[in-house]
Amino acid sequence: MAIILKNANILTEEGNLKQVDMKIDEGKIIQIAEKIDEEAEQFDIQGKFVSAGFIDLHVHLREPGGEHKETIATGTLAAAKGGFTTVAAMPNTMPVPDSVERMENLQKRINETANVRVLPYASITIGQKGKELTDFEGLKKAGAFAFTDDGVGVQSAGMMYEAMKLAAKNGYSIVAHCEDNSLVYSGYVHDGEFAKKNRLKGIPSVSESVHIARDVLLAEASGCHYHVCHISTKESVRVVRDAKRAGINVTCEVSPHHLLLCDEDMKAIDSNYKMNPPLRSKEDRDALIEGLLDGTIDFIATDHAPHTAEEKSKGIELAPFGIVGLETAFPLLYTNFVEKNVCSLKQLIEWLTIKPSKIFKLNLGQLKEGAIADLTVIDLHHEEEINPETFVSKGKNTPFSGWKCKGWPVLTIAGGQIVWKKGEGQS
Ligand SMILES: NC(=O)N[C@@H](CC(=O)O)C(=O)O
Ligand SMILES: [Zn+2]
Ligand SMILES: [Zn+2]
Repeated sequence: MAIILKNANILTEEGNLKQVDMKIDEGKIIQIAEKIDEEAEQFDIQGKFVSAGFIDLHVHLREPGGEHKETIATGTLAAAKGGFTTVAAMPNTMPVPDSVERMENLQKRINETANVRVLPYASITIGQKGKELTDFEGLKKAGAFAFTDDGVGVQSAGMMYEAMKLAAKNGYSIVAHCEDNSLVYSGYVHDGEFAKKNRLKGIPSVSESVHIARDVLLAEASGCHYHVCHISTKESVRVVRDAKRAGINVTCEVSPHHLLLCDEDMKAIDSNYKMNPPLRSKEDRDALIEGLLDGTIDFIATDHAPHTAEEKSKGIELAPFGIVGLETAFPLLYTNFVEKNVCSLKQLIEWLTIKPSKIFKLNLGQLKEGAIADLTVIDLHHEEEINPETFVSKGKNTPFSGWKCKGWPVLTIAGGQIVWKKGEGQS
């Protein structure tokens, strides 16, 4: 049955807002016009903003094996609540999707329980141990979206080169968590002023940038598409910028927390500020913003990494790395970037929709007639504090508790189905 969204404000090419009606049927956007008056279920959304559904190519859904932290069902409900209609799931699960059988099993779970589209990553190496490549072709046929060992860096340059050559041959993407373990020194916060002041063990910036520098050269030599996860340092931004100038097929993402926080913003030595890579210096954060604005950084991904309260209460040194992000990404970025004129609404929407879609050839992320009806309705005016108690994710681990934000999604439609509506279900 068709749905008509009445009085939706959508972005024009020029980045202005214009009011339209939209007709959705059989999972597609059938019509966008000034007025549509037909017999159908109508939702008057009263001038609220409508965007193509957001795409997050970096989330941890934890299933299988980590269901106490998150499941495919809860993680994708959190996605829907945050306005995301497509998420790519990282393979650092137990077991790792490193064989055709495991990938098929994961696909089955996704088909049975996901609330939004889930694109599963397969691992680059067996068990993410960095020793032996997985069956790329078999995994791709079984539905792997791309290949990554996120959670750990591929330590050996030789192993990464083999992975890239295989990926290049078949047109696959290599997505990399960049971290040289020999440069981490058991750190758990950024190796900078904050670490020094508080006598905490620091993770040097070079642990990330050295891997990126290595990998862009390997990407050049192999000719594969190489994508950098959660870029966090100014040196990393410079390396990617230079590599792009040299014509290397490299792209990268940044997470909201690295754009909005730096190490000195840590109000306390609190493990809700602990993630990998860590919150770096203010100069690093500024370089990330500059890199995003000049196109060095291609898009935004949350790195939604839920952990239990119990795990996170172990103190900064022992607690696991990671924070949740799906339910707060848009309100945080809208309030702190768009409202403060750091970027335009159109730019922010592009970083969350069309940019990731184009790079990974998803054919999603655009509001147009004939497109799959993935969309999110957002209240740009209502202000509310971030309250982890209201999260539908099992993970409540966020450093943004208490931040006042506008830009809350109120209705999310994925493939023409309503997957989230404010006030229905939990919170
Ligand atoms: N980002 C994190 O701090 N943690 C991630 C792992 C990762 O993204 O590398 C996790 O799986 O918890
Ligand atoms: Zn990672
Ligand atoms: Zn991650």
